[in-house]
Parts: sequence; C-alpha cells; structure tokens
Amino acid sequence: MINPSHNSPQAPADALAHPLARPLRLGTRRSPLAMAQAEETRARLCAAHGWPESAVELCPQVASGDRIQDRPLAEIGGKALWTKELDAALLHGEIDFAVHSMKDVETIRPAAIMIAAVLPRADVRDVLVGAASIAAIPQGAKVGTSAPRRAAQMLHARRDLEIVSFRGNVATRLAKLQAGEADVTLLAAAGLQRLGETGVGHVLPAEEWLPAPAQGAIGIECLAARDDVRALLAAIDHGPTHAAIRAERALLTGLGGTCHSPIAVLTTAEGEDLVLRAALFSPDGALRVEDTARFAADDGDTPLDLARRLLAQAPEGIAAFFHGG
Ligand SMILES: NCc1[nH]cc(CCC(=O)O)c1CC(=O)O
Repeated sequence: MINPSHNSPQAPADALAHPLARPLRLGTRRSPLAMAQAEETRARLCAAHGWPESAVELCPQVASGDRIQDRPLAEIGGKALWTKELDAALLHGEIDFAVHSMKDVETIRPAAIMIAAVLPRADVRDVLVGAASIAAIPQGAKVGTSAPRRAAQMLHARRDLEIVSFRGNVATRLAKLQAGEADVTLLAAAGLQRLGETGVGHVLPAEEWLPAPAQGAIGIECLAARDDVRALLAAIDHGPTHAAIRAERALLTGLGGTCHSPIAVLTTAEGEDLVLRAALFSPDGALRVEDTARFAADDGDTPLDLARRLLAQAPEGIAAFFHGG
C-alpha cells in the first residue's frame, strides 16, 4: 500500500486494488439482513483501504438455521446452525473472512477461528410491533417470538400474555404478524434499520427492556493464522464496540448461557469504564435476578465475576437454565 517510487510506471487500478492477487472472499448468510450486513462490511473495508468495491467478493452460503424454519432455534441445535457452514468455509479456505450478527455467534468457537473486527454498534434496542407499549398490549394477546429472552421478559412484565413460536427472517415474522398469527412481535431495531424498515413498531427503552448479548453488533471472523487478513480487518475494528462485545460474551461464557437461557444485558460506557447490567429470567418470566458491574474495558475478569454473582443469587428456577463457566 506504500507507493514504491516516483519513477515506477503507474500500475493499473486493479493491480493496486488489493494486496492479495485476487479479491478477498467475504462469507455471509443469504438472508436479506445478512446480505445488508455483508454490504456494509464491504463498504467500510473498501473505504478504509481506498479499494474499489471489486476488491471484496461476496460469497453467500445457505445456513442450516435458514433452511429449518418450522422449529425454535433452541430445539434444533442452537446458534451453531448460523455459523457451521461459514466456519467450514473458513477452515477449508473457501472464504477469507465471515460476517456475522454477533448476537447469533455462540460463545465457544473453533480454536482456529477468531473475531478479527467488530463494526460500530448500531441501535441495541428491541422494537415492539403491533402495540405502542408493553402496557398497551391487549389482555391475553398473543406474542410471536421464539427467543427465550423476549418470551421471559414479556411474561415477566405481563403474566396474562400468550407466547407463540415465531421463527423466520425479519420479513417472514412481519408477514406472520400481518396474517394474524400473533398480535404483537419483537424485533431488533438494528435489523429493521439495516433493512430500511425504519417506520416499523415502537422502540423499547433499553434501560427497561434490556437487549440480548451482542445485539446490534456485526462481527467479522477469520482464521487466527491469517495474519494478512487480520491486518486488513484491523482497519475497520471499532475498539469500544469490540470491548463491549468481549465483555458481554465473557459474561455469557461465565454463565454457561445457551440459546435456551433467558439473559438480557446492556453495556454502557462511563468515562473510560464499561458498565455491564445483566438480568437472568426463568423461561416462564416468573423469576428475575439482576446485577451490575463497572470495570475497565480491558478487564476480562469482572464479567466472569458478575456471572458468578448472578448465579449465586439465582433461584433454582433460573439456575437450571445456566450451567456456569
Ligand atoms: N435472531 C436473529 C437476529 N440476529 C440479529 C438480528 C438483528 C440484528 C442485530 O442484532 O445485530 C436478528 C433479528 C432480530 O432479532 O430481530
């Protein structure tokens, strides 16, 4: 990327476009949200390095999580269903890096794969569609969601509501709501914004309705051994978001949380410090424990301590859904 000499003939634009001899291959799922996130990643990477768009080639893959639409994620194998095809493509050298919603990436990853960059976090909040607020949802209404966290939060706030399973991508879920399969649903503001669906629903205040771990963050993974790719991705890593995601994932690791575990968390910055606020629920929403920790962004131990404190306070009806770190 350094101009060699003033006398050297001007290289053609394509030859200058990239340090590798070929385009970088970006692995992504095929869903509209995943494709929007892949496009955003390509745009940021090309802008950071002054490359034309052709320097990064999108390589969409069908994930098992997208293929199987009729059962809750927690039932069919969990978050690995979003990552295993892209992991295999990375490990086989078919792609150079993979773009993920960090919310969907399990805490335990193959040793050869690392999170090389995290993009600046988008809106972390959930959006309620179908009612103006939690209080305004009609008595006994049906809430369409397959997320254990959203179901538990909703039942915690409103014991009268009924949860109905609601899988599928953002457009599918909005269509199911339109078709009357449920009265209200919950979606991530970040996903709606990335799809250009900005007028949909009512944003829930994050302080009252804590989001999922890593919600709103896009992460980019590559092989730990690929120093060349890691150096290129470092240019688009957003330190504050990366620190928050590291802390939230450490908390989840400490809790032994899975996709069955109703956990909500909000990270905020206070000066140089991070404040991690986390709540655990029983799946039926009857029980809830909450705790908070403040720590320096590079302190990896405090999120684990917070996990231990939460588990120590958790009654059996909550602890049964977490198995410790
Ligand atoms: N579970 C699917 C999923 N994974 C990431 C997002 C939204 C984007 C994000 O959180 O970054 C969504 C959709 C949703 O929860 O509404």
